[in-house]
Amino acid sequence: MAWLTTELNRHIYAYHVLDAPTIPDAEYDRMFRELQDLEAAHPDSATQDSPTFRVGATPISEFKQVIHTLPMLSLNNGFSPEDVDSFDRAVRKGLIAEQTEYASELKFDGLAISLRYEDGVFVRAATRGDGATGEDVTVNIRTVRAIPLRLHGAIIPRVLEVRGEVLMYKLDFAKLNMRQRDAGLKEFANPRNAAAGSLRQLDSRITAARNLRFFSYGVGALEGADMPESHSKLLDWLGQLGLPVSNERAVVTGAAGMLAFYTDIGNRRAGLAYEIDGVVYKVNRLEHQRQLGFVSRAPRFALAHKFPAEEALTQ
Ligand SMILES: Cc1ccc2cc(C(N)=O)cc(O)c2n1
Repeated sequence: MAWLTTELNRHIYAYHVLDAPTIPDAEYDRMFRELQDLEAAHPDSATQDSPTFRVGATPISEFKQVIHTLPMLSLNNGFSPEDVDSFDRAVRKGLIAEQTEYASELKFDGLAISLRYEDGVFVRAATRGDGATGEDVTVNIRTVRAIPLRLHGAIIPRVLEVRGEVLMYKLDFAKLNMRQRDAGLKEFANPRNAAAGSLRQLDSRITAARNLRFFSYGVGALEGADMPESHSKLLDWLGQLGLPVSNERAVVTGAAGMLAFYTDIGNRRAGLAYEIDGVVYKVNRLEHQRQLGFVSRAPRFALAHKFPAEEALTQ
């Protein structure tokens, strides 16, 4: 049974995280049903990372509160090249450095979530909330196929909290609104609201039908493994553990490098499968991040460079 669970999780990972299916759907469905039958016959030998556990049987009655081990940070916003320039100058002043490297990545327009893994097993998910306290959405997050129920790789940390964004792809959003319209239900205003609404469902079978996605962008608590030396290496490591990490990221130098990244992403924004509302720059070396620290809840070492709000898309 355990081997069948591992085998199925491998196919789920290939399909949902690598976008590279390894077996035909019919074969996958047959294996899934076989595992369900085996678990029904031997319930005590089912394992916690079984893909059959992704959709909860009974709806929950309310969402419990979760106090984040480490607060979930917000970001300072920038809107112009001058804002990026002054960000770079403030960083170089704080580090007494000539030039510094920035990890640049997309700013997904979804909602921030913290995933907790203990000995590699997914145990809890919470919304950002006010940064200090969020809502327990474990049952609903378990239905997001791209989120592994068990991490894989050589070094599995004792505790790992992954921060990332839950989102709905533009195509899934359009299909959902068509279903809403056909059912005479209210349509969602944008993919972000649709993702948030899908996570607030008390019945996880509804969440499971919404095809939510997830991209990691950082970590909170980490025990039993060393933190990599830079943000870019941290994201590489999360990818090796089996967590979804976007490839649309780069390490650039100085304000010029950040602005070139912003312009490149801006040119390709309409063609992305999901909505973004900007890009995020982070001083890459974690030692430098520690030196710069935070002001209130926003780090001095990061900046969100926003795009102008997209004109209402013509129907
Ligand atoms: C520290 C921090 C806080 C919020 C974030 C949010 C996003 C995002 N919305 O994609 C990406 C990041 O790298 C973030 N980083």
